Amino acid sequence: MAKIKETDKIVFIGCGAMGEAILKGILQGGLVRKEQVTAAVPTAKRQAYLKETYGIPVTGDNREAVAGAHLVILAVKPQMAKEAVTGDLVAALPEKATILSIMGSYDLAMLHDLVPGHPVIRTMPNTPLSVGMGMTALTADDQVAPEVLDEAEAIFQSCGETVRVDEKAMEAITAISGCGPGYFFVVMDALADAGVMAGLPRALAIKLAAQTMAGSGVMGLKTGLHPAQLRDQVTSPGGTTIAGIKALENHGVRGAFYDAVQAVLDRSAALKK
Ligand SMILES: NC(=O)c1ccc[n+]([C@@H]2O[C@H](COP(=O)([O-])OP(=O)(O)OC[C@H]3O[C@@H](n4cnc5c(N)ncnc54)[C@H](O)[C@@H]3O)[C@@H](O)[C@H]2O)c1
Ligand code: PRO
Repeated sequence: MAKIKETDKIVFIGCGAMGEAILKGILQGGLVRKEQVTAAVPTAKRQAYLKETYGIPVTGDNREAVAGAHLVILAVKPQMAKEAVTGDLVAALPEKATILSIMGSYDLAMLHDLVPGHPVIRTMPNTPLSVGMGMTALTADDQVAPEVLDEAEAIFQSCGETVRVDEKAMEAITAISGCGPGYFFVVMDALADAGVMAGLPRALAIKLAAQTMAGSGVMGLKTGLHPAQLRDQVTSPGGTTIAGIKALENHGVRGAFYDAVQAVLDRSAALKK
């Protein structure tokens, strides 16, 4: 894993759910010292929380935050980007600062328009970052120095897995791993509800569903087997699992995922207009 120099300063513009998960990962992973990180958030309550919890410098002034920055992480909602990254902020950026965005549906060309003249990295992380099990895709323009891209990847490796991709894959990646936790929590909730219907206490039903999802995911990763082979291992001929799978297929579970991914692609395209 690449190291981040002790003299390098990392700045978060916005530090909500995702920003905090990344912040926690890099501090707990020992990638940076807390003095090297600054977060800029607008509300006094959030500023106090971040300062107390992580001991990092925090400010409500985005321009002040970026002074001396090596890497600026844009972790605001895409709809807030223009409000957070004003012309004044761009003018205050150190000449060599690299911009790293985690904003969904915000491509490299849009980032260049937002922060002209700076190298930009676009990423798509996901919420399991907050428990060290994230999946993050990264893409960068050719102005980004290779060692800075290595550092950016190390940031996300501190809280999960990473993959470097061509930008054209980013919307599909958003639809699979970016939004995927949302789909899986719907599935987890539905399976737990079905358990309650079958007479299980709610807490037990949720635990069974969650651990089964986590275990199945780890099995897929560790064995490297195709999901259909893993499904076959659970599915005794004439047994119970195949009866359950038939019911799911009758309800079009596969088609539902195709539609979900297409809906995200459509929504991403609409948000860019
Ligand atoms: N939540 C996800 O599943 C997920 C996954 C991948 C990428 N993303 C992207 O991550 C980004 C952040 O999402 P989140 O879920 O952490 O949102 P969030 O609302 O939890 O955090 C946004 C943060 O930005 C701050 N903020 C708002 N206006 C600001 C301004 N003008 N200047 C500075 N800070 C400002 C807010 O106070 C908050 O701390 C979004 O762009 C989203 O597309 C989210
Ligand atoms: N969550 C963000 C959204 O819903 C981006 C990917 C995952 O817009």
